[in-house]
Amino acid sequence: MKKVLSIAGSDCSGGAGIQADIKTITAHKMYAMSAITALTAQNTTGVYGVIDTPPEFVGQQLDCIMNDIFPDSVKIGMVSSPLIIEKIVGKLIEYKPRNIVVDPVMISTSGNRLLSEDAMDALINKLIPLATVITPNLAEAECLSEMEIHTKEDMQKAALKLSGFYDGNILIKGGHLKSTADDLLYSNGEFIWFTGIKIDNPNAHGTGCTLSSAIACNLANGLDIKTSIQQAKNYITGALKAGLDLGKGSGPLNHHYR
Ligand SMILES: Nc1ncnc2c1ncn2[C@@H]1O[C@H](COP(=O)(O)OP(=O)(O)OP(=O)(O)O)[C@@H](O)[C@H]1O
Ligand SMILES: Cc1ncc(CO)c(N)n1
Repeated sequence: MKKVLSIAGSDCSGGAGIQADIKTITAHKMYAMSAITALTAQNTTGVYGVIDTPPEFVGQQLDCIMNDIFPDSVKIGMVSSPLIIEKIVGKLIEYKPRNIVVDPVMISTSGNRLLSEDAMDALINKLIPLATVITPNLAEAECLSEMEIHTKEDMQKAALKLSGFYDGNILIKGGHLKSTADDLLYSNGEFIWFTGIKIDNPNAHGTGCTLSSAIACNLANGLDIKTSIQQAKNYITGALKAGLDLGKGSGPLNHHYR
């Protein structure tokens, strides 16, 4: 059984964060573990409260996991403060897990900030350099590349800018493009598009978390980066198409559609 670790925040409503990751990993028939970086009080309508885990305790969770059941891949989501990021970075350098997927979570689907402004530096200069692949959405890619992104050409320009400070695999997600849901991978100087029809479903809470943990599962299985992303894209498309409709706002996906 492959083992996948999610380092992320808890979403009590079960659609995003740690809960989405555990559902995704379980749907891939793998063993899920979690190091919780923050508790959020949120639901399909918004984020109403956040309590960060003390950085020392994030470290303690990682020691317990790494010294006992060593993960085949790691997905990192919400990491809200510089001290939490530094603690995670220290542990990743100490234990050297392979296959690190960094989803640079900054703002929730409902528009709430999940990363403090002063954590940006640590994210860019300390955590991202350790990643096998980073998976920003359009807003996060805009923030990281310091340019506006409206079109697929803009996505390519932004990927090139990001490659100026990060030489791993860059996946810019196009879920928020107007008419398509095409994701762009920039890998070893090559652009690869993962095209998708935009599914008419207002319930898209946790798509980013789900995609990044599906990629982590596929990497754990030994698949290459392109195949890992393509299979994750197929999974998220199915989970959206399944058309679950829960809650009063942007509802969660059906992780169990397969
Ligand atoms: N309406 C849609 N139809 C098809 N695919 C979609 C749709 N919305 C998102 N996706 C896909 O879901 C994945 C996540 O992309 P998205 O851009 O929504 O990430 P995100 O904004 O980080 O997610 P989150 O809403 O969890 O923060 C991508 O593969 C994207 O193409
Ligand atoms: C805990 C958590 N992580 C990530 C996201 C992004 O969707 C969210 N809404 N909540």
